[in-house]
Amino acid sequence: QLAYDYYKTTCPNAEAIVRREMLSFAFLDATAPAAFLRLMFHDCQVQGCDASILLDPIGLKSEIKSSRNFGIRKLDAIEYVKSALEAECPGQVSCADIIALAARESVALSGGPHIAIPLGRKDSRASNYQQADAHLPSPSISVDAFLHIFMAKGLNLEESVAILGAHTLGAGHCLNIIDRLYNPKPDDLMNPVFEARLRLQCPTLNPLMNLTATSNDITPIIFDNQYYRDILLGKGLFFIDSSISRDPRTSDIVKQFAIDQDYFFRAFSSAFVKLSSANTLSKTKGEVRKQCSRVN
Ligand code: HEM
Ligand SMILES: [Ca+2]
Ligand SMILES: [Ca+2]
Repeated sequence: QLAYDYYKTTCPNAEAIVRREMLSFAFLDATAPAAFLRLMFHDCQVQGCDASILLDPIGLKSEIKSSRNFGIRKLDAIEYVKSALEAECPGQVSCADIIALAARESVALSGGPHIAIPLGRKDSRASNYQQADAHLPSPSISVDAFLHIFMAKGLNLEESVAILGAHTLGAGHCLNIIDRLYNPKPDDLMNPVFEARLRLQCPTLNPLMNLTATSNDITPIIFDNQYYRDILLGKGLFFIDSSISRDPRTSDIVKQFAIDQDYFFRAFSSAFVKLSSANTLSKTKGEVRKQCSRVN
């Protein structure tokens, strides 16, 4: 039911408007594209790509309150794009499509591939933090469980390794790293210089003492294949990043992506289309919200 020309008659400028707004957000804050890319994953991973992450019902515990959504940013920016689209074509463009388009533009304007995505997602009428707790992965997830998540959405092995290449952008907080540093799994070997630097930044196991963020790869505002070279050198920020560089099922793909950026971009593009189209709501089950934080 999604279509590449979904807004052709109802809102022909929709994609151009999202592109324009994303460009200005990126100019104001170079870390914004990372936030939009992660937002798409965290929306699609819980109830499907339905903007459930944006709902903030008064008095109820919504998805965004889940601890797994720690560090999610720029929700106000999506609301701003929504108001621009409501002014252009009222009641047409769903918040779920805005999230997907914002992520797509973020990749392109950071130097990554230009990805054509089908549109027509509908917005959910509910969100629930327990769903987020249950479905958003922990940074210490096993390679098995990681592959299971993405293969269940129709990604193949190559595409699953490629989608984690989203960690070429952005940063992570100590909260998500301290376990690796102070309660390491026996097979979690890091580059010693990198590990020493992380310990300086995240000095104790107490998460309240560690508010710093560290970049995911050494080029955190550029969408490139540096992430794969970093993880091969033992400089992956999270346990799962390091794990895919060692697991026999994924390590050869990591090595290929590390030397061939075009190959990474192609696999990432098809992975992105699949992830951002997973479990979308049909016309009768969802709606097009007027305001992204509220049901109509
Ligand atoms: C098993 C899969 C994944 C795990 C365990 C994981 C985990 C994490 C964690 C723990 C953070 C840091 C949050 C913080 O401390 O602020 C993070 C950041 C990020 N993740 Fe993932 N992630 C996964 C997959 C993905 C996917 C599929 C995407 C996008 C397609 C993605 C995009 C990002 C981005 C862009 C950031 C940086 C956000 C920012 O700088 O604001 N991740 N991820
Ligand atoms: Ca969702
Ligand atoms: Ca990068």
